[in-house]
Amino acid sequence: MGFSKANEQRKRVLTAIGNMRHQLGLVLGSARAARESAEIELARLKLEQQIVRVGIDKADEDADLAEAMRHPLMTGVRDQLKATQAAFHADAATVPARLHELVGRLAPGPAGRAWTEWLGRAGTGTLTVPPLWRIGSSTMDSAGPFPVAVPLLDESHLAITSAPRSRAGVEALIEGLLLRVLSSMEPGAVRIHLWDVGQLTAVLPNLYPLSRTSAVTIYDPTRLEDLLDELAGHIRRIHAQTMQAGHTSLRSLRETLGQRTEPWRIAVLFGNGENFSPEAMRELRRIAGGAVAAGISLIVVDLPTILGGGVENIRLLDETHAVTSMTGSALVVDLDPPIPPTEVSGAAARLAEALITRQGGPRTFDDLLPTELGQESSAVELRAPVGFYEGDPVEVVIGDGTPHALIGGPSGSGKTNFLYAMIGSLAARYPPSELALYLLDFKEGVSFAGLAPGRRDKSWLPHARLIGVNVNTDREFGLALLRFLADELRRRSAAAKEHEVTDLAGLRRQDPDGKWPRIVAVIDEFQYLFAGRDTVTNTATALLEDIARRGRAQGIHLVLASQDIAGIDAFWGKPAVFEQCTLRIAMPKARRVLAETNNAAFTAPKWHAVLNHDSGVAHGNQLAHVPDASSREIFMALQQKLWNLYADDHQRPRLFDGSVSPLLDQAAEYATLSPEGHPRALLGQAIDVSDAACAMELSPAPGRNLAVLGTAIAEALSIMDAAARSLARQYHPDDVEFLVCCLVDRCAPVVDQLVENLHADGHQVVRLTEDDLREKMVKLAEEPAEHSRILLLYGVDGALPALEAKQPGEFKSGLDHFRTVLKLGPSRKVHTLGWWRSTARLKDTLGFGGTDDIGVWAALDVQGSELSAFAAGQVVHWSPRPGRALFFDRTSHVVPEVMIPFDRPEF
Ligand SMILES: Nc1ncnc2c1ncn2[C@@H]1O[C@H](COP(=O)(O)OP(=O)(O)OP(=O)(O)O)[C@@H](O)[C@H]1O
Repeated sequence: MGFSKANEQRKRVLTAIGNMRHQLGLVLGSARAARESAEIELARLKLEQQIVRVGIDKADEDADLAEAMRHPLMTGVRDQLKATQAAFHADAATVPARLHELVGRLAPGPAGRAWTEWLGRAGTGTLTVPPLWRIGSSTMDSAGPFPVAVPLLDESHLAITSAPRSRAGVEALIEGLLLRVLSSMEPGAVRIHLWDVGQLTAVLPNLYPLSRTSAVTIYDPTRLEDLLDELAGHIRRIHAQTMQAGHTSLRSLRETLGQRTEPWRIAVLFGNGENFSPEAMRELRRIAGGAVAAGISLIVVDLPTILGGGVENIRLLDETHAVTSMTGSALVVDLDPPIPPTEVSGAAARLAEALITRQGGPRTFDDLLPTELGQESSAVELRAPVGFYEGDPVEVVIGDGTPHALIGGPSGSGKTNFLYAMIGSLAARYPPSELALYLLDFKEGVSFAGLAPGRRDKSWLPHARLIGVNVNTDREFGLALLRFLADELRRRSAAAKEHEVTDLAGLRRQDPDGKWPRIVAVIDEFQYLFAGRDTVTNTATALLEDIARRGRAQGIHLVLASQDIAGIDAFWGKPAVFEQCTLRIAMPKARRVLAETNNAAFTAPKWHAVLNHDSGVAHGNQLAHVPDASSREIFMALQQKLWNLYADDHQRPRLFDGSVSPLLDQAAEYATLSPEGHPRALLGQAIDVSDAACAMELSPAPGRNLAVLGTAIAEALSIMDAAARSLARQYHPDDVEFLVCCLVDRCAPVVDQLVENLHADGHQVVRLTEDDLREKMVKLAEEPAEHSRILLLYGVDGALPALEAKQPGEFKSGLDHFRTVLKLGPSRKVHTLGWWRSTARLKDTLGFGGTDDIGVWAALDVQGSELSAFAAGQVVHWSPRPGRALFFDRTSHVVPEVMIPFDRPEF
């Protein structure tokens, strides 16, 4: 049923109910109508009232009245009243028929018909509930009996007051109503909560078979607050959810979505004629006020206080008779006869079975997926089921209210599996143009690697833009991701400003052709980002705070996962990040992810997760069983489908694997090098979101020389080799001369190989020995610059003793000439790329002239403290590690960056 149609029908119901009340009131002798027609004359009016009070036909018997009626001014009063009464009666005669029609229509099937017609069958209703539910019948004067029905779900609460010895009648009335509801709506659509202040054993014992299922929950009589807390929690959560989607009630959200996101709930509270404690009463009134809009109806028995939020009253006169607010106080309602207890419990057992069958066994990953892939828009938010609770899907929402998520759980509790379930469910709903994923795992292992093209399976997840694995030692990669996100944030803010909007939804409206997917960055074991007291930690903190605070509006979302939040000291100094993670997901036994007093994670069973969209406060808890999503075949089946659907239009994700050094030949930039512009020597792979190389430009400016520093041979050779080979690609053979000198015997074969390669490419290569060096330096310092010359000096510190020695009679030593080459060479197209095995030897080489002539360096196993002299005196943080170098180019860096020397498989 469409929204407007439902609305219209509701209006009709209310009008009909109003009419019914009005007519009944008049017919039964209320003076209201009479008063209206007799306003002119107070006396006439008063007389009318008196007549009405006594009864028109009995007025004569009252001497005073008879006297008054004979008064000349009062002539016609009684006749007029009689005429009005006749008209009302004529009209009233049609009321029963109209009510039959009304109730037949608005309380269809089990909602209104006799139990013999439906008892024991599970309902089929899904999205809309009948507006009225029959409780009995009544009669008016001469007119025949008519059905009496009350509104309940989505409409109203019920307050029932018992009469002495009418408890059985009350129970039968409620049982009847509940069975009508359960038999109208499909299994699982309605949850019933039962509480009885005095009943220590069973409340509504005939419904007992249902209490083994989620349909009926019975609460401890001494623990009213448990029920009230739970109801308040549901209301808050549902309220937030509906408001978020721009609705004021669960009903309208349901009708717009065409989907039930929450069950209806009925809470039955049996009191004893006294109020509960003042706190409980306050809470109950609050609940009553917000419950109906959250699909929750209260049925309270024998509670003196009047609740708000729309209540119908039923007051029992004895076990089988009642008066109701629907029919007015003067009409007695004959309650429908109780359904025999054995029939009730039999039906309850059958309904329980139907529910269990429907909830079925555990749901699978496939049950999380929509029937059609990629149909959703992320303009407003991201929403996807990640698990099931008693057969119903439980969703994760990433959007305005919950822009970022924090996931915690000890090792093996299923965090990675949860991430797969979430990624899969999202990717199945949103096309890559709506959702871009950046996935980073600091753990050792390959958790996300399967989402990138692999050797066994060439498919990849088209939504993934970046997959980082084995980055546990490369915290800089985490930093690079955060920088990228912060840049994207700025780009989006600027675009939003330009279009005069404030958020992603607005930007997408104003710029429908722009590419503005929501970005979800998943960082598993994110605490590695904060693993040291260093600049990485400080920078990561600042960036994370910025993204956490401003990402919401620009559709950039963080999903931070960690084994143990308690262990992340650094996190507690960052309340901004923590507070912005309003979506909390706690795996079983997770600590600190939820609010301090919220212990739901401790009791969560295996393969479950507690989802909480309220910053971990208990009322937001939603338990979900998460299906296996991480077994390879399971996720791959989805990935294959998505790949077939989207791969043609989307680039493969960049895979950064910290355990694998890339090859120069496979570096994107190497392939595109050509002899144009200033040559750039590629030195290694940048630790960056994009596939970029660290490079130095050989411009004719002072300082354009490279020093590789340290004793790590493999890395040093790699950097020298990459520099030479990449430069070779950028010169025509006649334009350059390579001058190669190797002073480390162990390296000779590698250098030979390089020389051979350069030759093979047609380049001029001159091999120099230690003895040649001095003479060559003299020439280089003096000769005119006809073509470029690249000096490749391996272990150049080894040549220092020889260079330092002055030839007899000569004014300058070889070292002096070398210094001149370093100083003046670059402007004369002579660039030195040298490997020094210690910083001290490099300083000796440069002498007192300062370090300016080495504008670029790559440090290997050298302590940071030794490097500050080469980085304009700044404090350099560097803990040397195998396979990594610290790269600094004075012209382009503020601080040095970590670089991955290319792999050279032959070593
Ligand atoms: N819902 C589930 N159903 C079935 N198996 C699961 C489920 N969740 C996890 N598993 C299995 O349990 C194992 C551990 O799960 P997972 O790797 O997700 O845990 P984790 O919390 O990420 O642990 P760690 O932090 O050590 O990686 C895996 O073999 C996974 O396949």
